[in-house]
Order: sequence, then C-alpha cells, then structure tokens
Amino acid sequence: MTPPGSRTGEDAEDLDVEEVLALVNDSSGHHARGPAARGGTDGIPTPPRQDAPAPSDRHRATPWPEARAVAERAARTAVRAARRAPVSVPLGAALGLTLAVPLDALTDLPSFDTSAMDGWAVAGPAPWSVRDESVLAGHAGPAPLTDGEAVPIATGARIPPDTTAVLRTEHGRTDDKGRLHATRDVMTGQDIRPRGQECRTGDQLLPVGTLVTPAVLGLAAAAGYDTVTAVPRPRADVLVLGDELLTEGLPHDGLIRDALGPMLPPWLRALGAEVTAVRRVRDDADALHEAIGTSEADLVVTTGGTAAGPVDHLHPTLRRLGAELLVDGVKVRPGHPMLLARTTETQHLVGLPGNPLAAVSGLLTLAEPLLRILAARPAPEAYTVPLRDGVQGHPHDTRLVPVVLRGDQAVPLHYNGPAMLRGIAAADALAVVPPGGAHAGQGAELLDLPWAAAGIGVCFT
Ligand SMILES: Nc1nc2c(c(=O)[nH]1)N[C@H]1C(S)=C(S)[C@@H](COP(=O)(O)OP(=O)(O)OC[C@H]3O[C@@H](n4cnc5c(N)ncnc54)[C@H](O)[C@@H]3O)O[C@H]1N2
Ligand code: MOO
Repeated sequence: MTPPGSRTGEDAEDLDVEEVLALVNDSSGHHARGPAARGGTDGIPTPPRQDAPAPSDRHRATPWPEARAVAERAARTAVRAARRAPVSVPLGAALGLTLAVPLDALTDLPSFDTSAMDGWAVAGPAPWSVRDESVLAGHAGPAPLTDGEAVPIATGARIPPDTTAVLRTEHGRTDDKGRLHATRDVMTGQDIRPRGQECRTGDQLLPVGTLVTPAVLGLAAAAGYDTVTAVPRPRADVLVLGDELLTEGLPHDGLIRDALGPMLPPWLRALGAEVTAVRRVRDDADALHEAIGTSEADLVVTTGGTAAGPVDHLHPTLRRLGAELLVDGVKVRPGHPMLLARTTETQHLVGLPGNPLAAVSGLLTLAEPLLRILAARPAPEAYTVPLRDGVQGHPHDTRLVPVVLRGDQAVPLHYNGPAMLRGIAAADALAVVPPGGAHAGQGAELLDLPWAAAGIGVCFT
C-alpha cells in the first residue's frame, strides 16, 4: 500500500476514477480507526501531507478552485488508506452506485429468437394455412412450422423452428378459404429478433466505473443480474448544531426552523452518500466532541459553528480531536468560513457554515468532490453558459449565484443572500462568478443541482 502523503502532488492528481476503482477492488480491509489514527494525538507526529496547506498558509482562506482540488486529493488519500471491498447490492438498492466490476452479459440477448411484432410466424411463400393455436410471449418451445404454414404470434414470443419471417397483423389478409396472404413483400427474417442480436453471454455490456442509472438497472436485469458489484457508498453522518433551531412549527422568540436537517440528507444521497445518521447537537463543546469522535462515517458533515462566535465550538473541538485542517476558509461567497478537516486516516469532516445558502456553497465546494471520489463517480464535464444579466462580483472571492436556465442563457436569481434559500429553491444550477464579477453575455461555469436535468436527480429515494 502506498502510505498516505508519500506521493508527489503531481502523482496524486493523476489518481483518477480507475485507480480509485483498482484500490477498491484490491481491498485488504486495512482501516485505521480510533485516537491512534488521528494525526498529532497521543504523541504521534502528523506526517506532512501533500494536500494540507503549508503551515504559513494555515489561516488563510483557500481559493475556490483549489479548495475543491484539496477535497478531491483528500478523498483519494482516504480511498488508499481505507481500501473498502466492493459490495454486492440488489438492483433495487443500487441506483447511483459505481460498478466495481464490468457488467458482463450472463445470457444471450435476446436469449431466444423472438418475434418483434404481433402477427403471424410464416414458413415459405404465401399463401399460408393458419394454425389454430397462438404462440404467446412466455410460452416455451412452439412446434416447428412446415412450408406453407403460419401461426398467430405475439410480440416477444419464441419463434417456432423453421419460421422464415414474421408477418405483421396489419400486413396480412385472410381469404374466404381461411388462407393467409401478405399485402406486401415478405423478406426472409423480417421482424425476427435473432438470439444474441444485442449480446452474447460473456460480452462486456458496461465497463468498470459506470454510474448505475435507471437504464443500467434495466440492462442489468435484462442480462440476468439480481445484484451488481459496486463501490460501497461512502457513509456520511450529519451533525446539525445550534440551540436556536426548531424542528416544527413557526419561528418564535428568537428560535428559527432548522432548514439544513431536511435539506442535507437527500442532497448528500444525491451526491452518492449513504446517510448513516442525522443528529442534532446542542451548542456544547463536549457534546460536539463526542458526536464527532464516535462517528464511524467516512464523512462527517457539521452545520454551523464555523465562525468565531461565543458558541462556535467547531475549531476548538477539531483541535482537541487532533484533526488536521486541510481547508480553513475558502475565498467564496457565500460560505467563506467553510472548512475541511481530516479527523482520521480514513475520515474527513466538512464544516458547513450555518447560513443555509452558505451551507449549500460548502456542500458543493467541499463535500461534492470528496464524495465523488469516495464513490468513484466520474467527474462531471465542466461547462459554461452565458449569463443573461451581469452579476456583481466580490473583489477577491468567487461568488456562487443561483441561476435558472432559459434557452441558452443562465438567468441569475435574486434572493441569493447567504441566509436565503428562496433563490436556490427555484434554481437549476449555481453560476460560478469569478472575483470582480461577470457582465451580461459572459460565460459562467455552472454547477448542476442534483435535481436539474443533467444530474443524477433520480437519487431521491
Ligand atoms: N465576526 C464574524 N462573524 C461572522 C463571520 C465572520 O467572518 N466574522 N462570518 C459570517 C458568515 S459569512 C457566516 S456564513 C456565518 C457562519 O456562522 P457559523 O457557521 O458559525 O454558524 P452559526 O453562527 O451557527 O449560524 C449562522 C446563521 O445561520 C443560522 N443557522 C444555523 N444553522 C441553521 C440551520 N440548521 N437552519 C437554518 N439556519 C441556521 C443561525 O441561526 C445563524 O443565523 O457567520 C457569520 N458571522
Ligand atoms: O457564508 Mo457567509 O456570508 O458567506 O453567509
């Protein structure tokens, strides 16, 4: 095993989905846990990491693109350390997973010569005498035809031996003696799907690394699979911090509704995670320490407590746990206090700011790349769309602005303040607005939202 941090940054960049998959497949079950695995605790020195900021940069915010790259590298390091074995998952539970072995056909498809149409199986030239019985889908072994014979047949039924063609219902006419005639030319083999037309047993249908979509589930079932072998879903625990949060009813007396508890779990699932726990943690340093320290998840997501308020316990707690801060603030608005920490060799923590749109920003900046690599999902192709309206920029930081897609333009939405969800709830994507802003017509990179057309929005289970 390559020890974490021993690769050069350049090598680590080259570790792509295939290598992640290779590591998953070559699982040795090594999984460091507990305090000894926490860098810098119990007198164990923390080795220098290629994905940690240099000590002099520790308290400087990371540029937005770099923060995402750090999250990817951190995940690669965790994949190398964890070496989680591939899992066999029933088709009904496999949506959104990544194939860890190729999907090879377990059968010929079709597995028998099949009628492509409702009509008659015919043998030899017209006219044909028509048998009384019909051949239906699901029937086994129809009797062979002899020349001059026809038998009614349904779409999907087995073709009787010695059939020369299938004549569609609408292309046949029966005369007064009950003989069948064709109203147009009949080509040998027409409307017969020959066995193995789509694949032969053993053919590779899909390679390793394929995302399991609804169509993949359908293909796997057709090809004889009950389960697929996939990269295990990364586990995520969500810790919602804040004594001011209500879980029901109207805000009152300075208390507000928790917007993140309902929003984050399904969003994390759409990003490929299995959400193993959603816990509310009161504003108490010991409670937070216990919640993080006992989590067995690959990713702990906290909300709130990232800033320097009187009850913002996250930084001190991470220090107490001996966690290593890989990103401590990002040059992005909203969400700049977001953070990424390595809590153990195989576990990371993403600290999302409490303001709800700032939390979304942190989710897409840090949690998305981390989960994508852990789940061995392919990176989405970056794409840009012209902005219909200019967007004011931050002087130094990237801005993420909710947009809707209208025609071939992205229309920036109002209500994009850090504490607002009204814009993002109506949005198709977040536009990445560089420092200094963007003028009308300028192309902006878009981050798709999971429910928008291009994403795997089908993960809402
Ligand atoms: N002195 C400074 N204060 C703040 C700074 C700063 O740089 N210096 N940054 C501001 C920014 S930007 C943000 S974002 C927030 C981050 O705050 P925290 O992560 O510490 O979060 P909280 O203080 O706990 O909450 C902030 C805000 O969000 C509300 N909140 C929290 N959790 C939820 C939830 N689950 N659902 C809905 N709303 C939530 C909370 O009530 C606060 O209003 O810090 C600024 N301050
Ligand atoms: O993250 Mo804060 O303003 O950037 O809400």
